Amino acid sequence: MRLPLIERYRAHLPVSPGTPVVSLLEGSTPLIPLKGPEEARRKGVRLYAKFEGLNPTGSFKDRGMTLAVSKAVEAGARAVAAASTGNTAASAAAYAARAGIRAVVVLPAGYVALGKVAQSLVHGARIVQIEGSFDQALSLTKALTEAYPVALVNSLNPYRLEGQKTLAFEVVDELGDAPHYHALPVGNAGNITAHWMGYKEYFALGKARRLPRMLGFQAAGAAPLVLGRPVEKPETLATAIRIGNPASWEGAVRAKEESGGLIGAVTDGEILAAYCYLAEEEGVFCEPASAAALAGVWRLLKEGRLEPESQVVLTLTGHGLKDPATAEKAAGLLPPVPAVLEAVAEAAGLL
Ligand SMILES: Cc1ncc(COP(=O)(O)O)c(/C=C/C(=O)C(=O)O)c1O
Repeated sequence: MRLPLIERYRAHLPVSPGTPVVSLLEGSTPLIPLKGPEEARRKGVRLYAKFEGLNPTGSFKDRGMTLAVSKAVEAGARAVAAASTGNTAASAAAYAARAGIRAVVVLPAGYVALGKVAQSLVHGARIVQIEGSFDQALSLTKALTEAYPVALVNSLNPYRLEGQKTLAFEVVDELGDAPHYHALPVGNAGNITAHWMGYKEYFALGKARRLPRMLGFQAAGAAPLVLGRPVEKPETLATAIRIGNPASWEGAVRAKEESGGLIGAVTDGEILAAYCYLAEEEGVFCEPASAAALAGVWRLLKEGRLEPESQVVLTLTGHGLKDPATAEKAAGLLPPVPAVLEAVAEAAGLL
């Protein structure tokens, strides 16, 4: 029987018996062993995809949102608000609907994948599109929640990180220890901060015998943590991580430094190559930003920078259906053919 995430990890979360549990049965996502590209197989490096696209709203955000919305309801909130590149909005909209409260989401107009907008719309969120960036949307939403009785549910809300740390618990519970490396995409940097929190907590409890090296990857055109300064105009086709000034900057640096890991930049070309590899060779359809995790690991493998025979977990943060436009551009749809066998056989590549 599938448990709500809060019930599965109640002992490790800031909840009491009086906390309402707003849940869509999130978490407990599959850890899929990958065949891995040749560069991994040759070195005995074992890759696993923690596929967060199989959460209720199709991204890892549900882990944080179940806790943030449950705690907001416990505090008497009647509305929640979030700035978002799309997935936080989709998740806030769904969990607010679940809780019977309102959601306001603030989006950078023109830079949110279609599937994510559809989710926020259909769940009845009040969508505010601004003529500006995600970073501007976040500062406006912070101001909104300070001026009006609306709870902020971005990853500045500590309950979001508390919920998202459970991914690390699930990896250790399933593998029996932490992996040698854990790779994930980095945008606002809440997730890498939360992963590291989770691994450190489990290690302190003796549930893991080692800590992983954290490998965070940003898109080359949106890599403030790599440059060491905010990026005024972040640009990448991976719109989920098109963020110039991460709210959890310190958390990301701490995760990198304490774990002996790194935060690197991958190009849009490398992201697309990893995105297509995962779908075509592994059968895993994740959204472009998620593929940055494999793009970065693939680069490290080519450079000989990962230990042979090591275990690497990749957090694939969102489902590919979120962004059908990129799928169509990447794969290319053939034009229609006449409804006759000859034409169909030719188009099917059978002639
Ligand atoms: C698919 C996907 N992959 C990676 C990230 C980066 O995680 P963070 O480094 O914790 O920000 C996001 C983030 C999205 C938002 O920030 C939002 O939805 O507002 C994402 O949707």
